[in-house]
Amino acid sequence: MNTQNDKTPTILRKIVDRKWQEIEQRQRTSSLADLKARAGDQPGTRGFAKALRQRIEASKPAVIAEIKKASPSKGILRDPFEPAQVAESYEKGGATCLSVLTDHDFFQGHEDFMVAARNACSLPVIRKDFMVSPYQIYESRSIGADCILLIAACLTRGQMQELEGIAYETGLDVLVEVHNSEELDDALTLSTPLVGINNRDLHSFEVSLETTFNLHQLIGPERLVITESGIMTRTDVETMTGRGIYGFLIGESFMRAPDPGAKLQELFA
Ligand SMILES: O=P(O)(O)OC[C@@H](O)[C@@H](O)c1c[nH]c2ccccc12
Repeated sequence: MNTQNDKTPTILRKIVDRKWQEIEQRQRTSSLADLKARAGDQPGTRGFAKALRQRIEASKPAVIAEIKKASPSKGILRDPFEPAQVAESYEKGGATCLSVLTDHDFFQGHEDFMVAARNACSLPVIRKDFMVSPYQIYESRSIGADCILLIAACLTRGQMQELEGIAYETGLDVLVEVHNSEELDDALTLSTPLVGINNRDLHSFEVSLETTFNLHQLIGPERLVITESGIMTRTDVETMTGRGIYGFLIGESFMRAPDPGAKLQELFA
């Protein structure tokens, strides 16, 4: 099976092709059966969606603070890079959840970064990676993730439904990410309450906060909207909350700050 389809943007195509190779390699060391067993042995999750819901429904900003060493569009964001220290700093600064990039080749992430960050705090954590196969869902649960990301731009509606089903079976929450109204149509066929609107265009890497304003209007009150990417200033935050958007996923502006948690406090004070 291959996830490629006409709507897959170029950089995503490269990443997704690489993911399938990675999964094939990993299967030689850990079989699907192994991962399922390990996933089943994990204690309960920390409740990613629940933590966000408590704040968003009270009209309080809920920040998913991201731990990301580098990105394909910006290069290295933080050096030295200490995931555990950053996690502690985020928790002190009032983050609701963490997001940790685990993709090796394009974001210089690692599974170990997620494990280290999660062990250093008590916050729920999303494994930020490009999910294309059930294998990765079991793997995520087996390494202790609380939530996984499904990116509508690289999955068909059917694939998203299948992966969401497996995530739920294993106890994981799901954040579905969209960038336009077609993707949103697909995303809204899922049961998850967590809908992320990515302000970054995955073709051009251009960021426009208008993406959130436009798509937000098409989403019912039963969902929890998270605005993702390009939130840099207090004005950005206030513009969002002024429009009733209380869920945030922020990486770069925190990662470039000497003290990421202090930067979070500054943006949300
Ligand atoms: O660093 P920023 O601009 O604050 O963005 C964070 C997050 O939204 C971004 O890293 C992201 C959103 N969706 C993704 C999918 C894969 C990798 C990364 C992402």
